[in-house]
Amino acid sequence: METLTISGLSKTYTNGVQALSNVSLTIPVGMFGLLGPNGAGKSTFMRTIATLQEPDKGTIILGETDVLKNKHQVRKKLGYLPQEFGVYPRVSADVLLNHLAVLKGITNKKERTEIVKALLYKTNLYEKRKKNLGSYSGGMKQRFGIAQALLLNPTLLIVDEPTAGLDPAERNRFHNLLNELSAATIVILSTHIVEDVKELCTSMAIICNGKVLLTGNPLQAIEDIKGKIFSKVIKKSQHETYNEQYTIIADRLFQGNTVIHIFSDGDPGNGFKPVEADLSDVYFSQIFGQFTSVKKQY
Ligand SMILES: Nc1ncnc2c1ncn2[C@@H]1O[C@H](COP(=O)(O)OP(=O)(O)OP(=O)(O)O)[C@@H](O)[C@H]1O
Repeated sequence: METLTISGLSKTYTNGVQALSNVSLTIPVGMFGLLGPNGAGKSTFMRTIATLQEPDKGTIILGETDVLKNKHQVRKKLGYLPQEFGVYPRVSADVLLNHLAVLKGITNKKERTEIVKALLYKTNLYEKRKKNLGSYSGGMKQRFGIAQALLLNPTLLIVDEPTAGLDPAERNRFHNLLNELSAATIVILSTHIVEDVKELCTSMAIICNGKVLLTGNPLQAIEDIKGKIFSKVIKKSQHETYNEQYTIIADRLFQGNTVIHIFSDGDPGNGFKPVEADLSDVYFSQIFGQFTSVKKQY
């Protein structure tokens, strides 16, 4: 099975923003989660792999193929669902998928009819195939987006924040579909939902300011910070004082008070209690480690 190998990928936009800085990752078949805050460089990374924009430096190898030197060849094995996937509202799923199939070079009518039918079944849209896309729910539109991304039976599928705005049932349905596909496909999933990566992905990367901060198996990453996350309930008014003293990696309101999480190699005392670490603790300890130029005293 093919592996995607990215080495030294860098991109600076003309406005001076460095969106990718020497990114190197090895991505095997299965679900790969890409986590990072707004502006981290996730979309730039995904568009570059999808051959839609050029990096300044670096290589992308899919199996044996140099992606940047063989874009046309790679596009035949690639499916991409961008963050904003627009559909023509007055056209049915059946008609638009057929049309997109022609654009992707599936010109034999019999073959095309079969592929389109199979994909509408796979994405659970067959019953509604004659309905205009304008009448589809957000989740149905996203499943249609996946159907078009699968037209060429890709070995590499790239999906950029696909579940934003979906209700829990649709999100589940969408995840099941991705999970099924990932048995034989490299699926790169960019998301803000840390839990999704823990539940779905066998490998992941956290990126921030265009740099890879951490890569590996999500459960292993949690294991690595086991025993190092401590929690305390404080008053809202105390937040600033604690923030000066500790690196707060997460806070949330609980019945009017604030629960803070901090990262510490040893017991910090001062009423902090050890808590079971989660992937969000991994994520925020990486992100905040990045943002604070000088590590605060734990
Ligand atoms: N075409 C462009 N021209 C100039 N700057 C850009 C362009 N596209 C993105 N950027 C900048 O590059 C950085 C990375 O953007 P990118 O969209 O790749 O991040 P992201 O992680 O996908 O963010 P989000 O989660 O908000 O979608 C940001 O600072 C963004 O403003």
